[in-house]
Amino acid sequence: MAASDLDPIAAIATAPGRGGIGVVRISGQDLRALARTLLGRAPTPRHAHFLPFNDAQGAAIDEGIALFFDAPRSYTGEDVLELQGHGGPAVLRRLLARCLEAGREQGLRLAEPGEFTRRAFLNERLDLAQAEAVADLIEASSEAAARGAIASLSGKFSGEINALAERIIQLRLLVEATLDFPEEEIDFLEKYQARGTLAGITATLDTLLAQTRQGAILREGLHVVLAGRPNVGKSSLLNALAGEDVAIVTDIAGTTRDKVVQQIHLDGVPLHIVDTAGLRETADTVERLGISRSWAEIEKADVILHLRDAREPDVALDAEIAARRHPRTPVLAVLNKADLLAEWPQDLPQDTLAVSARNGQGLDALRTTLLGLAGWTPGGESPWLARARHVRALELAREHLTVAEQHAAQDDRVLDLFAEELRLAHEALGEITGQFSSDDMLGRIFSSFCIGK
Ligand SMILES: Nc1nc2c(c(=O)[nH]1)N(C=O)[C@@H](CNc1ccc(C(=O)N[C@@H](CCC(=O)O)C(=O)O)cc1)CN2
Ligand SMILES: Nc1nc2c(ncn2[C@@H]2O[C@H](COP(=O)(O)OP(=O)(O)OP(=O)(O)O)[C@@H](O)[C@H]2O)c(=O)[nH]1
Ligand SMILES: [Mg+2]
Repeated sequence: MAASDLDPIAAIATAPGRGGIGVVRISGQDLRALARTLLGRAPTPRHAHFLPFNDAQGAAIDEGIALFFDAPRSYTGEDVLELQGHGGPAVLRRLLARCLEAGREQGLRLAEPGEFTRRAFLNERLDLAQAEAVADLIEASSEAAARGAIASLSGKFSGEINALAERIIQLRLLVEATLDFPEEEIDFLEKYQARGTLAGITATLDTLLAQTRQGAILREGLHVVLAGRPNVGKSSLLNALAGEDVAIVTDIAGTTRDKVVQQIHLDGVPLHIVDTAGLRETADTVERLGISRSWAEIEKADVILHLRDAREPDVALDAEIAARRHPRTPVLAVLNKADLLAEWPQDLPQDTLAVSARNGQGLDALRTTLLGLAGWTPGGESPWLARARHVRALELAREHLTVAEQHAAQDDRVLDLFAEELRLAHEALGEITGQFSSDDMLGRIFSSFCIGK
Protein backbone atom coordinates (compact mmCIF):
# COMPACT_ATOMS: atom_id res chain seq x y z
CA MET A 1 0.00 0.00 0.00
CA ALA A 2 1.38 3.38 -0.94
CA ALA A 3 2.00 5.66 2.03
CA SER A 4 0.00 8.41 0.40
CA ASP A 5 -0.95 8.88 -3.20
CA LEU A 6 -0.62 12.64 -2.70
CA ASP A 7 3.04 12.90 -1.60
CA PRO A 8 5.60 13.84 -4.21
CA ILE A 9 7.90 10.85 -4.84
CA ALA A 10 11.40 10.33 -6.19
CA ALA A 11 13.50 7.37 -7.28
CA ILE A 12 16.37 6.34 -9.48
CA ALA A 13 14.57 5.13 -12.60
CA THR A 14 17.45 3.40 -14.31
CA ALA A 15 18.91 -0.02 -13.46
CA PRO A 16 21.35 -0.23 -10.55
CA GLY A 17 25.00 -0.34 -11.54
CA ARG A 18 26.86 1.58 -14.21
CA GLY A 19 25.24 2.79 -17.42
CA GLY A 20 25.74 5.39 -20.11
CA ILE A 21 23.01 7.53 -18.62
CA GLY A 22 21.12 7.37 -15.32
CA VAL A 23 17.81 8.99 -14.50
CA VAL A 24 16.36 10.33 -11.27
CA ARG A 25 12.62 10.78 -11.64
CA ILE A 26 10.28 12.84 -9.49
CA SER A 27 6.49 12.92 -9.67
CA GLY A 28 4.13 15.17 -7.73
CA GLN A 29 1.12 17.41 -8.05
CA ASP A 30 3.11 20.62 -8.38
CA LEU A 31 6.86 20.42 -8.88
CA ARG A 32 7.50 23.91 -10.23
CA ALA A 33 9.07 25.30 -7.06
CA LEU A 34 11.19 22.20 -6.57
CA ALA A 35 12.34 22.31 -10.20
CA ARG A 36 13.45 25.93 -9.77
CA THR A 37 15.39 25.05 -6.63
CA LEU A 38 17.11 22.07 -8.24
CA LEU A 39 17.83 23.61 -11.62
CA GLY A 40 18.32 27.25 -10.70
CA ARG A 41 15.71 28.21 -13.28
CA ALA A 42 12.14 27.46 -14.29
CA PRO A 43 12.15 24.67 -16.84
CA THR A 44 10.16 24.91 -20.06
CA PRO A 45 7.75 21.97 -20.13
CA ARG A 46 8.74 19.13 -22.48
CA HIS A 47 12.00 20.81 -23.38
CA ALA A 48 15.47 19.32 -22.89
CA HIS A 49 17.67 21.62 -20.78
CA PHE A 50 21.39 20.94 -20.51
CA LEU A 51 22.34 22.16 -17.02
CA PRO A 52 24.66 21.63 -14.06
CA PHE A 53 23.01 19.69 -11.21
CA ASN A 54 24.32 21.35 -8.06
CA ASP A 55 24.20 20.54 -4.36
CA ALA A 56 22.77 22.94 -1.77
CA GLN A 57 26.10 24.80 -1.58
CA GLY A 58 26.20 25.27 -5.34
CA ALA A 59 28.92 22.67 -6.01
CA ALA A 60 28.37 20.47 -9.04
CA ILE A 61 27.17 16.89 -8.51
CA ASP A 62 26.81 16.24 -12.24
CA GLU A 63 25.81 17.97 -15.42
CA GLY A 64 22.99 16.54 -17.46
CA ILE A 65 19.62 16.91 -19.10
CA ALA A 66 16.58 18.10 -17.18
CA LEU A 67 13.13 17.30 -18.53
CA PHE A 68 9.95 18.70 -17.07
CA PHE A 69 6.51 17.33 -17.98
CA ASP A 70 3.67 19.45 -16.66
CA ALA A 71 0.52 17.73 -15.42
CA PRO A 72 -1.47 16.08 -16.84
CA ARG A 73 0.71 15.47 -19.91
CA SER A 74 3.19 13.09 -18.31
CA TYR A 75 3.68 9.40 -17.60
CA THR A 76 2.00 9.65 -14.19
CA GLY A 77 -0.50 12.36 -15.03
CA GLU A 78 1.19 14.57 -12.39
CA ASP A 79 4.10 16.97 -12.83
CA VAL A 80 7.18 14.89 -13.60
CA LEU A 81 10.76 16.12 -13.37
CA GLU A 82 13.60 14.02 -14.72
CA LEU A 83 17.26 14.58 -14.07
CA GLN A 84 19.19 12.60 -16.64
CA GLY A 85 22.77 12.40 -15.48
CA HIS A 86 25.72 10.11 -15.89
CA GLY A 87 24.84 6.52 -15.05
CA GLY A 88 27.10 5.80 -12.10
CA PRO A 89 25.76 4.49 -8.79
CA ALA A 90 27.46 7.13 -6.62
CA VAL A 91 26.45 10.03 -8.86
CA LEU A 92 22.84 8.90 -8.93
CA ARG A 93 22.74 8.34 -5.17
CA ARG A 94 24.01 11.89 -4.66
CA LEU A 95 21.51 13.32 -7.14
CA LEU A 96 18.65 11.48 -5.45
CA ALA A 97 19.78 12.64 -1.99
CA ARG A 98 19.96 16.21 -3.28
CA CYS A 99 16.39 15.98 -4.64
CA LEU A 100 15.06 14.57 -1.35
CA GLU A 101 16.78 17.32 0.59
CA ALA A 102 15.49 20.07 -1.71
CA GLY A 103 11.97 18.63 -1.57
CA ARG A 104 11.84 17.92 2.17
CA GLU A 105 9.45 20.80 2.86
CA GLN A 106 7.03 19.63 0.19
CA GLY A 107 7.10 16.14 1.72
CA LEU A 108 9.12 14.55 -1.09
CA ARG A 109 9.84 10.90 -0.25
CA LEU A 110 11.28 7.80 -1.88
CA ALA A 111 8.88 6.10 -4.27
CA GLU A 112 7.72 2.59 -3.46
CA PRO A 113 8.09 -0.14 -6.08
CA GLY A 114 5.72 0.51 -8.97
CA GLU A 115 4.48 3.76 -7.49
CA PHE A 116 4.97 5.89 -10.62
CA THR A 117 2.94 3.40 -12.63
CA ARG A 118 0.38 3.14 -9.81
CA ARG A 119 -0.16 6.87 -10.20
CA ALA A 120 -0.41 6.54 -13.97
CA PHE A 121 -3.20 4.00 -13.26
CA LEU A 122 -4.94 6.13 -10.61
CA ASN A 123 -4.81 9.12 -12.98
CA GLU A 124 -6.21 6.99 -15.79
CA ARG A 125 -3.18 7.24 -18.07
CA LEU A 126 -3.16 3.44 -18.19
CA ASP A 127 -5.65 0.77 -17.19
CA LEU A 128 -4.61 -2.09 -14.93
CA ALA A 129 -3.79 -4.59 -17.70
CA GLN A 130 -1.62 -1.93 -19.37
CA ALA A 131 0.11 -1.12 -16.08
CA GLU A 132 0.89 -4.80 -15.62
CA ALA A 133 2.20 -4.87 -19.19
CA VAL A 134 4.73 -2.18 -18.24
CA ALA A 135 6.25 -4.55 -15.66
CA ASP A 136 5.94 -7.51 -18.01
CA LEU A 137 7.75 -5.64 -20.77
CA ILE A 138 10.62 -4.97 -18.40
CA GLU A 139 10.61 -8.58 -17.17
CA ALA A 140 10.26 -10.15 -20.62
CA SER A 141 12.96 -12.76 -21.09
CA SER A 142 12.20 -13.67 -24.70
CA GLU A 143 11.47 -11.55 -27.75
CA ALA A 144 8.10 -13.22 -28.12
CA ALA A 145 7.24 -12.18 -24.54
CA ALA A 146 8.42 -8.63 -25.23
CA ARG A 147 6.29 -8.44 -28.39
CA GLY A 148 3.29 -9.66 -26.40
CA ALA A 149 3.91 -7.16 -23.59
CA ILE A 150 4.10 -4.13 -25.87
CA ALA A 151 0.87 -5.29 -27.56
CA SER A 152 -0.81 -5.31 -24.13
CA LEU A 153 0.77 -1.98 -23.19
CA SER A 154 -0.57 -0.36 -26.32
CA GLY A 155 -4.05 -1.45 -25.29
CA LYS A 156 -4.74 -4.35 -27.63
CA PHE A 157 -5.80 -6.74 -24.85
CA SER A 158 -7.73 -4.08 -22.91
CA GLY A 159 -9.47 -3.03 -26.12
CA GLU A 160 -10.78 -6.57 -26.67
CA ILE A 161 -11.92 -6.82 -23.06
CA ASN A 162 -13.68 -3.46 -23.20
CA ALA A 163 -15.41 -4.28 -26.47
CA LEU A 164 -16.70 -7.53 -24.99
CA ALA A 165 -17.77 -5.82 -21.78
CA GLU A 166 -19.68 -3.26 -23.86
CA ARG A 167 -21.65 -6.03 -25.61
CA ILE A 168 -22.52 -7.55 -22.23
CA ILE A 169 -23.67 -4.16 -20.93
CA GLN A 170 -25.88 -3.60 -23.97
CA LEU A 171 -27.58 -6.94 -23.51
CA ARG A 172 -28.02 -6.34 -19.81
CA LEU A 173 -29.55 -2.89 -20.38
CA LEU A 174 -32.00 -4.48 -22.74
CA VAL A 175 -32.93 -7.13 -20.18
CA GLU A 176 -33.25 -4.60 -17.39
CA ALA A 177 -35.43 -2.35 -19.50
CA THR A 178 -37.69 -5.34 -20.11
CA LEU A 179 -37.89 -6.04 -16.39
CA ASP A 180 -39.82 -2.79 -16.04
CA PHE A 181 -42.45 -4.10 -18.44
CA PRO A 182 -43.31 -7.55 -17.06
CA GLU A 183 -45.96 -8.14 -19.73
CA GLU A 184 -43.19 -8.24 -22.34
CA GLU A 185 -40.97 -10.53 -20.38
CA ILE A 186 -42.25 -13.71 -21.96
CA ASP A 187 -41.31 -12.57 -25.44
CA PHE A 188 -38.16 -10.81 -24.53
CA LEU A 189 -35.64 -13.47 -25.44
CA GLU A 190 -37.22 -14.13 -28.82
CA LYS A 191 -38.00 -10.55 -29.67
CA TYR A 192 -34.49 -9.30 -29.15
CA GLN A 193 -32.74 -12.52 -30.12
CA ALA A 194 -31.12 -12.39 -26.72
CA ARG A 195 -29.98 -15.98 -26.85
CA GLY A 196 -28.24 -15.47 -30.17
CA THR A 197 -26.57 -12.33 -28.84
CA LEU A 198 -25.45 -14.19 -25.75
CA ALA A 199 -24.09 -17.05 -27.87
CA GLY A 200 -22.08 -14.52 -29.90
CA ILE A 201 -20.68 -12.97 -26.73
CA THR A 202 -19.76 -16.39 -25.37
CA ALA A 203 -18.00 -17.33 -28.60
CA THR A 204 -15.91 -14.14 -28.48
CA LEU A 205 -15.09 -14.78 -24.84
CA ASP A 206 -13.92 -18.31 -25.65
CA THR A 207 -11.58 -17.00 -28.33
CA LEU A 208 -10.25 -14.35 -25.94
CA LEU A 209 -9.76 -16.97 -23.25
CA ALA A 210 -7.76 -19.24 -25.54
CA GLN A 211 -5.56 -16.33 -26.65
CA THR A 212 -5.12 -15.15 -23.08
CA ARG A 213 -4.13 -18.64 -21.92
CA GLN A 214 -1.42 -18.65 -24.58
CA GLY A 215 -0.36 -15.19 -23.44
CA ALA A 216 -0.14 -16.35 -19.83
CA ILE A 217 2.01 -19.36 -20.76
CA LEU A 218 4.32 -16.97 -22.57
CA ARG A 219 4.65 -14.85 -19.44
CA GLU A 220 4.63 -17.37 -16.63
CA GLY A 221 6.41 -20.23 -18.38
CA LEU A 222 6.05 -23.82 -17.28
CA HIS A 223 7.63 -25.90 -14.57
CA VAL A 224 8.70 -29.12 -16.22
CA VAL A 225 9.86 -31.74 -13.73
CA LEU A 226 12.17 -34.61 -14.70
CA ALA A 227 11.31 -37.51 -12.41
CA GLY A 228 12.08 -41.22 -12.30
CA ARG A 229 14.30 -43.93 -10.88
CA PRO A 230 17.98 -43.23 -10.29
CA ASN A 231 20.34 -43.55 -13.25
CA VAL A 232 17.69 -43.41 -15.99
CA GLY A 233 19.28 -40.24 -17.43
CA LYS A 234 17.31 -37.32 -15.94
CA SER A 235 20.36 -35.12 -15.50
CA SER A 236 21.59 -36.11 -18.95
CA LEU A 237 18.26 -35.03 -20.43
CA LEU A 238 18.39 -31.72 -18.57
CA ASN A 239 21.83 -31.09 -20.01
CA ALA A 240 20.68 -32.07 -23.50
CA LEU A 241 17.66 -29.73 -23.36
CA ALA A 242 19.72 -26.90 -21.87
CA GLY A 243 22.54 -27.37 -24.35
CA GLU A 244 25.10 -27.15 -21.55
CA ASP A 245 26.45 -29.16 -18.65
CA VAL A 246 24.35 -27.84 -15.80
CA ALA A 247 23.90 -31.05 -13.81
CA ILE A 248 26.40 -33.70 -12.78
CA VAL A 249 26.06 -36.98 -14.67
CA THR A 250 27.69 -40.23 -13.58
CA ASP A 251 26.87 -43.90 -13.94
CA ILE A 252 26.38 -44.11 -10.18
CA ALA A 253 22.73 -44.35 -9.15
CA GLY A 254 21.86 -41.55 -6.73
CA THR A 255 24.12 -38.89 -8.28
CA THR A 256 21.67 -35.99 -8.10
CA ARG A 257 20.86 -35.04 -4.53
CA ASP A 258 19.35 -31.57 -4.68
CA LYS A 259 17.09 -30.27 -7.41
CA VAL A 260 18.76 -28.46 -10.32
CA VAL A 261 16.71 -25.83 -12.17
CA GLN A 262 17.55 -24.50 -15.59
CA GLN A 263 15.53 -22.05 -17.67
CA ILE A 264 15.33 -22.57 -21.42
CA HIS A 265 13.08 -21.14 -24.13
CA LEU A 266 11.09 -23.16 -26.61
CA ASP A 267 9.27 -21.14 -29.24
CA GLY A 268 9.70 -18.12 -26.95
CA VAL A 269 8.03 -19.96 -24.05
CA PRO A 270 10.11 -19.97 -20.87
CA LEU A 271 10.47 -23.47 -19.48
CA HIS A 272 11.88 -24.02 -16.01
CA ILE A 273 13.28 -27.52 -16.23
CA VAL A 274 13.74 -29.14 -12.85
CA ASP A 275 16.07 -32.13 -12.50
CA THR A 276 15.42 -34.14 -9.34
CA ALA A 277 16.99 -36.88 -7.27
CA GLY A 278 16.11 -40.37 -8.52
CA LEU A 279 13.19 -41.93 -6.65
CA ARG A 280 13.98 -45.03 -4.59
CA GLU A 281 14.04 -46.39 -1.04
CA THR A 282 17.33 -45.50 0.58
CA ALA A 283 18.97 -45.38 3.98
CA ASP A 284 21.23 -42.47 2.97
CA THR A 285 20.04 -39.39 4.85
CA VAL A 286 21.14 -36.83 2.27
CA GLU A 287 19.63 -38.78 -0.57
CA ARG A 288 16.38 -39.22 1.36
CA LEU A 289 16.08 -35.47 1.85
CA GLY A 290 16.75 -35.01 -1.86
CA ILE A 291 14.00 -37.48 -2.72
CA SER A 292 11.48 -35.69 -0.53
CA ARG A 293 12.30 -32.58 -2.58
CA SER A 294 11.68 -34.57 -5.74
CA TRP A 295 8.17 -35.35 -4.53
CA ALA A 296 7.59 -31.72 -3.63
CA GLU A 297 8.55 -30.77 -7.19
CA ILE A 298 6.25 -33.42 -8.63
CA GLU A 299 3.39 -31.89 -6.64
CA LYS A 300 4.12 -28.40 -8.04
CA ALA A 301 4.84 -29.37 -11.66
CA ASP A 302 2.98 -28.06 -14.70
CA VAL A 303 4.24 -31.02 -16.73
CA ILE A 304 5.97 -34.17 -15.49
CA LEU A 305 8.43 -36.09 -17.63
CA HIS A 306 8.60 -39.55 -16.12
CA LEU A 307 11.88 -40.97 -17.37
CA ARG A 308 12.60 -44.68 -17.63
CA ASP A 309 15.35 -46.77 -19.09
CA ALA A 310 14.04 -47.89 -22.50
CA ARG A 311 15.57 -51.33 -21.92
CA GLU A 312 13.54 -52.01 -18.79
CA PRO A 313 10.61 -49.58 -18.66
CA ASP A 314 9.25 -50.43 -15.23
CA VAL A 315 5.84 -49.04 -14.40
CA ALA A 316 6.08 -49.40 -10.64
CA LEU A 317 6.28 -45.62 -10.07
CA ASP A 318 3.33 -44.72 -12.29
CA ALA A 319 0.66 -45.03 -9.62
CA GLU A 320 2.70 -43.20 -7.03
CA ILE A 321 3.39 -40.26 -9.34
CA ALA A 322 -0.25 -40.22 -10.42
CA ALA A 323 -1.30 -40.02 -6.78
CA ARG A 324 1.06 -37.18 -5.89
CA ARG A 325 0.77 -34.87 -8.91
CA HIS A 326 -1.97 -32.29 -9.31
CA PRO A 327 -4.87 -34.03 -11.08
CA ARG A 328 -4.57 -31.71 -14.09
CA THR A 329 -0.79 -32.06 -14.46
CA PRO A 330 0.00 -34.14 -17.54
CA VAL A 331 2.60 -36.89 -17.29
CA LEU A 332 4.67 -37.86 -20.27
CA ALA A 333 6.43 -41.25 -20.24
CA VAL A 334 9.91 -40.81 -21.67
CA LEU A 335 11.88 -43.92 -22.62
CA ASN A 336 15.48 -42.77 -22.46
CA LYS A 337 18.62 -44.54 -23.67
CA ALA A 338 16.70 -45.77 -26.72
CA ASP A 339 20.06 -45.67 -28.53
CA LEU A 340 20.97 -48.84 -26.61
CA LEU A 341 18.07 -50.80 -28.10
CA ALA A 342 18.57 -52.99 -31.18
CA GLU A 343 16.03 -50.81 -33.00
CA TRP A 344 14.21 -47.54 -32.27
CA PRO A 345 10.84 -48.26 -30.62
CA GLN A 346 7.77 -47.94 -32.87
CA ASP A 347 4.04 -47.69 -32.15
CA LEU A 348 4.41 -46.40 -28.63
CA PRO A 349 1.28 -45.81 -26.57
CA GLN A 350 -0.11 -42.30 -26.27
CA ASP A 351 1.90 -39.86 -24.17
CA THR A 352 4.98 -42.04 -24.50
CA LEU A 353 8.11 -41.00 -26.33
CA ALA A 354 11.48 -42.60 -26.96
CA VAL A 355 14.59 -40.41 -26.73
CA SER A 356 18.30 -40.58 -26.33
CA ALA A 357 19.75 -37.92 -24.10
CA ARG A 358 23.12 -39.15 -25.31
CA ASN A 359 22.76 -38.60 -29.06
CA GLY A 360 19.79 -36.21 -29.11
CA GLN A 361 17.44 -38.48 -31.03
CA GLY A 362 13.77 -37.91 -30.25
CA LEU A 363 14.39 -34.58 -28.51
CA ASP A 364 12.62 -32.50 -31.18
CA ALA A 365 9.50 -34.62 -30.81
CA LEU A 366 9.81 -34.28 -27.04
CA ARG A 367 9.99 -30.48 -27.29
CA THR A 368 6.92 -30.29 -29.51
CA THR A 369 4.94 -32.66 -27.30
CA LEU A 370 5.95 -30.72 -24.22
CA LEU A 371 4.57 -27.46 -25.58
CA GLY A 372 1.45 -29.19 -26.81
CA LEU A 373 0.75 -30.68 -23.39
CA ALA A 374 0.99 -27.23 -21.90
CA GLY A 375 -1.70 -26.00 -24.25
CA TRP A 376 0.72 -24.11 -26.49
CA THR A 377 0.07 -24.10 -30.20
CA PRO A 378 3.50 -24.09 -31.85
CA GLY A 379 4.09 -20.99 -33.94
CA GLY A 380 0.67 -19.71 -32.88
CA GLU A 381 2.10 -16.74 -31.08
CA SER A 382 -0.36 -15.18 -28.71
CA PRO A 383 -1.44 -11.66 -29.67
CA TRP A 384 -0.73 -10.30 -26.19
CA LEU A 385 1.03 -11.19 -22.99
CA ALA A 386 -1.25 -12.03 -20.08
CA ARG A 387 -1.20 -13.09 -16.46
CA ALA A 388 -2.75 -15.98 -14.58
CA ARG A 389 -5.15 -13.55 -12.94
CA HIS A 390 -6.45 -12.46 -16.36
CA VAL A 391 -7.12 -16.08 -17.25
CA ARG A 392 -8.97 -16.60 -13.95
CA ALA A 393 -11.10 -13.50 -14.50
CA LEU A 394 -12.05 -14.63 -18.01
CA GLU A 395 -12.87 -18.11 -16.70
CA LEU A 396 -15.09 -16.56 -14.06
CA ALA A 397 -16.85 -14.42 -16.66
CA ARG A 398 -17.33 -17.56 -18.76
CA GLU A 399 -18.96 -19.36 -15.84
CA HIS A 400 -21.45 -16.55 -15.37
CA LEU A 401 -22.31 -16.57 -19.06
CA THR A 402 -22.89 -20.32 -18.84
CA VAL A 403 -25.32 -19.82 -15.97
CA ALA A 404 -27.01 -17.01 -17.89
CA GLU A 405 -27.42 -19.39 -20.83
CA GLN A 406 -29.04 -21.93 -18.52
CA HIS A 407 -31.50 -19.33 -17.23
CA ALA A 408 -32.36 -18.39 -20.79
CA ALA A 409 -32.97 -22.01 -21.73
CA GLN A 410 -35.54 -22.64 -19.00
CA ASP A 411 -39.22 -22.49 -19.72
CA ASP A 412 -40.10 -20.40 -16.71
CA ARG A 413 -37.04 -18.25 -17.19
CA VAL A 414 -36.24 -15.64 -14.69
CA LEU A 415 -35.01 -12.54 -16.41
CA ASP A 416 -33.64 -10.85 -13.32
CA LEU A 417 -31.37 -13.83 -12.68
CA PHE A 418 -30.28 -13.71 -16.30
CA ALA A 419 -29.44 -10.00 -15.89
CA GLU A 420 -27.61 -10.66 -12.65
CA GLU A 421 -25.32 -13.21 -14.31
CA LEU A 422 -24.55 -10.68 -17.03
CA ARG A 423 -23.68 -8.15 -14.35
CA LEU A 424 -21.32 -10.62 -12.66
CA ALA A 425 -19.67 -11.51 -15.98
CA HIS A 426 -19.11 -7.81 -16.64
CA GLU A 427 -17.66 -7.36 -13.18
CA ALA A 428 -15.20 -10.24 -13.75
CA LEU A 429 -13.99 -8.59 -16.96
CA GLY A 430 -13.66 -5.29 -15.11
CA GLU A 431 -11.13 -6.88 -12.76
CA ILE A 432 -8.78 -7.26 -15.70
CA THR A 433 -8.74 -3.58 -16.61
CA GLY A 434 -9.02 -2.45 -13.00
CA GLN A 435 -12.49 -0.99 -13.36
CA PHE A 436 -13.44 -3.23 -10.44
CA SER A 437 -10.40 -3.83 -8.27
CA SER A 438 -9.71 -3.85 -4.57
CA ASP A 439 -6.96 -1.84 -2.91
CA ASP A 440 -5.49 -5.16 -1.86
CA MET A 441 -5.17 -6.33 -5.41
CA LEU A 442 -3.60 -3.04 -6.53
CA GLY A 443 -1.14 -3.28 -3.66
CA ARG A 444 -0.17 -6.80 -4.66
CA ILE A 445 0.24 -5.92 -8.31
CA PHE A 446 2.28 -2.74 -7.95
CA SER A 447 4.50 -3.95 -5.11
CA SER A 448 5.97 -6.58 -7.42
CA PHE A 449 7.28 -3.87 -9.79
CA CYS A 450 10.84 -2.67 -9.65
CA ILE A 451 11.77 0.53 -7.83
CA GLY A 452 11.59 3.59 -10.04
CA LYS A 453 8.91 2.15 -12.35
N1 LIG B 1 12.98 9.63 -20.23
C1 LIG B 1 11.97 8.78 -20.15
N2 LIG B 1 11.86 7.78 -21.03
C2 LIG B 1 10.83 6.89 -20.92
C3 LIG B 1 9.86 7.01 -19.90
C4 LIG B 1 10.00 8.09 -18.98
O1 LIG B 1 9.22 8.25 -18.05
N3 LIG B 1 11.06 8.94 -19.15
N4 LIG B 1 8.82 6.09 -19.84
C5 LIG B 1 8.15 5.81 -18.67
O2 LIG B 1 7.72 4.70 -18.42
C6 LIG B 1 8.49 5.32 -21.02
C7 LIG B 1 7.69 6.18 -21.94
N5 LIG B 1 6.41 6.42 -21.40
C8 LIG B 1 5.79 7.64 -21.37
C9 LIG B 1 4.41 7.67 -21.45
C10 LIG B 1 3.76 8.88 -21.50
C11 LIG B 1 4.47 10.06 -21.44
C12 LIG B 1 3.76 11.37 -21.57
O3 LIG B 1 4.34 12.41 -21.40
N6 LIG B 1 2.47 11.34 -21.89
C13 LIG B 1 1.65 12.51 -22.07
C14 LIG B 1 1.94 13.25 -23.35
C15 LIG B 1 1.65 12.48 -24.57
C16 LIG B 1 2.01 13.23 -25.84
O4 LIG B 1 2.74 14.20 -25.83
O5 LIG B 1 1.49 12.77 -26.87
C17 LIG B 1 0.20 12.11 -22.00
O6 LIG B 1 -0.08 10.91 -22.11
O7 LIG B 1 -0.61 13.00 -21.84
C18 LIG B 1 5.84 10.02 -21.33
C19 LIG B 1 6.51 8.82 -21.28
C20 LIG B 1 9.75 4.83 -21.67
N7 LIG B 1 10.73 5.89 -21.82
N1 LIG C 1 23.55 -44.82 -23.82
C1 LIG C 1 22.96 -43.86 -23.14
N2 LIG C 1 23.37 -43.57 -21.88
C2 LIG C 1 22.77 -42.59 -21.21
C3 LIG C 1 21.70 -41.85 -21.78
N3 LIG C 1 21.28 -40.93 -20.87
C4 LIG C 1 22.07 -41.10 -19.78
N4 LIG C 1 22.95 -42.08 -19.96
C5 LIG C 1 23.93 -42.55 -19.01
O1 LIG C 1 23.25 -43.06 -17.88
C6 LIG C 1 23.98 -42.77 -16.68
C7 LIG C 1 23.12 -42.02 -15.69
O2 LIG C 1 22.79 -40.75 -16.20
P1 LIG C 1 22.28 -39.56 -15.30
O3 LIG C 1 21.87 -38.47 -16.22
O4 LIG C 1 23.28 -39.23 -14.25
O5 LIG C 1 21.03 -40.25 -14.62
P2 LIG C 1 20.03 -39.63 -13.53
O6 LIG C 1 18.67 -40.13 -13.85
O7 LIG C 1 20.21 -38.19 -13.41
O8 LIG C 1 20.52 -40.37 -12.21
P3 LIG C 1 20.37 -39.90 -10.68
O9 LIG C 1 20.84 -38.50 -10.57
O10 LIG C 1 21.23 -40.85 -9.96
O11 LIG C 1 18.95 -40.08 -10.31
C8 LIG C 1 25.20 -41.98 -17.12
O12 LIG C 1 26.29 -42.87 -17.25
C9 LIG C 1 24.81 -41.44 -18.49
O13 LIG C 1 25.91 -41.22 -19.33
C10 LIG C 1 21.28 -42.18 -23.10
O14 LIG C 1 20.35 -41.61 -23.68
N5 LIG C 1 21.94 -43.19 -23.73
MG1 LIG D 1 20.76 -37.02 -11.88
